[in-house]
Amino acid sequence: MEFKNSLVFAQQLDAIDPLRKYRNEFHFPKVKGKDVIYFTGNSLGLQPKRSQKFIDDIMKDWKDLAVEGHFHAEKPWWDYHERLAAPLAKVVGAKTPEVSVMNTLTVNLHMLMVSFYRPTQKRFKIICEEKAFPSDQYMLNSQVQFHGFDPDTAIVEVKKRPGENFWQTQDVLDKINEVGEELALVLIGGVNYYNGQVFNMEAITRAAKAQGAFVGWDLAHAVGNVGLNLHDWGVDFAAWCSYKYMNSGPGNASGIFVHQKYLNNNEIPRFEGWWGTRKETRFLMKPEFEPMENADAWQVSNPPVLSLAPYLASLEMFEEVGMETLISKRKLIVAYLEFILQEIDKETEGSFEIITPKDRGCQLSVFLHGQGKELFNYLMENGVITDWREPNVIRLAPAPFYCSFADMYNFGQILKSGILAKG
Ligand SMILES: Cc1ncc(COP(=O)(O)O)c(C=O)c1O
Ligand SMILES: Nc1c(O)cccc1C(=O)C[C@H](N)C(=O)O
Repeated sequence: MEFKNSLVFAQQLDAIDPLRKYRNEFHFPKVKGKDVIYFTGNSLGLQPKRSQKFIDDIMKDWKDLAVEGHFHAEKPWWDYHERLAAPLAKVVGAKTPEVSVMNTLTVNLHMLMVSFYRPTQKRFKIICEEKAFPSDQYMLNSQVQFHGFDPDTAIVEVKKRPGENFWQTQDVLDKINEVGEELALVLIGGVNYYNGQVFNMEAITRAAKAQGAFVGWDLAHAVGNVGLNLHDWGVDFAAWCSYKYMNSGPGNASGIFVHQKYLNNNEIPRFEGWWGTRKETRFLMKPEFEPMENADAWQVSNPPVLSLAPYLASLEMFEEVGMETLISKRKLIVAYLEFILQEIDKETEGSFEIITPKDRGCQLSVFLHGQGKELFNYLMENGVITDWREPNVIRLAPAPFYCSFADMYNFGQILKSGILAKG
């Protein structure tokens, strides 16, 4: 499609957008009385209006039923989490038993490391991307140290090439083959938080499996954003948060994926708790642990239903719409944003550079030349919510559920006036 730099053209794209009615399903913050242009769905998705009712239902059941709500609420709390597995499995390309929801992301990565990082003197190395999200780095370092290894030798980072802003798939594959029999685990963010790059999860998984290693993916920035096919790719495990593109609310619960081959498998160790034991016998309060036959075996505590409620509300919307429609719009709106940025860059004589490669999801990261935090502040004051990452990057993620093409055009106008005003 040939894009045009005009509001009328953007409005025409909105008029034929199959997701246009969903914009009104979300609460937008306001600046100067107007809905903001929201680019930070990659950090915290907007609140779906329908999530309130899901929370209110639980508050009401708690008020009216108290402890009886565990088994007699309309949506009983004791197995509330099970309602999330089937819709989530579609989002991540899994079989329903492979998915569960519990805890939070970094906690779940630690829990899954218990199962999938079991280093020996010979096979103890972990491959990750350089400058992974800091929480992932802390998690990996502390796991390696916990097992008595030195992070400097056990953690092997794949670097970007000098002068490049992204990782080459070939470099990841070469590193996997180079580490070879010492490789215990590959754990990478499927979509990088900083530059928005989508890793070739299928090829990397295949290469790591060929070396006899486990493969896990941190899907914080991937879930609800890009197409995933975790089961067919043969991924061993994955975890994600739900507060970004999944719009479930701040700090909310995390999802996990454990490949079918590890379900009902006594060789895989876990840290266990009572919500992982079979529900049929759980309340007999027996000392023996009998694992659930699905990924719920990794559940530890009874689920925080007040957190799961808005996640379930959001998943209802993913069910209605489907990933295919979201991905089609995402590709178009990100391409339009890129076009708008390129136009402004020409008009302002090279004020910035997009550092996100073509293998991308919803996010474009823009490196500002000579402009700094003042431009970011100008955007915020004028109703454009982006985020700032050191040293000089703003990240723009037009979430397809609620961002419009007119937003992209209007953002371009504000950006241009900001650059010229600070010029
Ligand atoms: C790639 C990645 N990993 C881990 C985290 C940390 O998640 P949490 O604070 O939910 O554990 C985030 C987001 O904050 C992230 O983007
Ligand atoms: N969860 C966050 C928070 O409570 C405060 C600030 C930022 C966050 C984030 O989620 C950051 C996000 N993972 C990122 O990619 O930057």
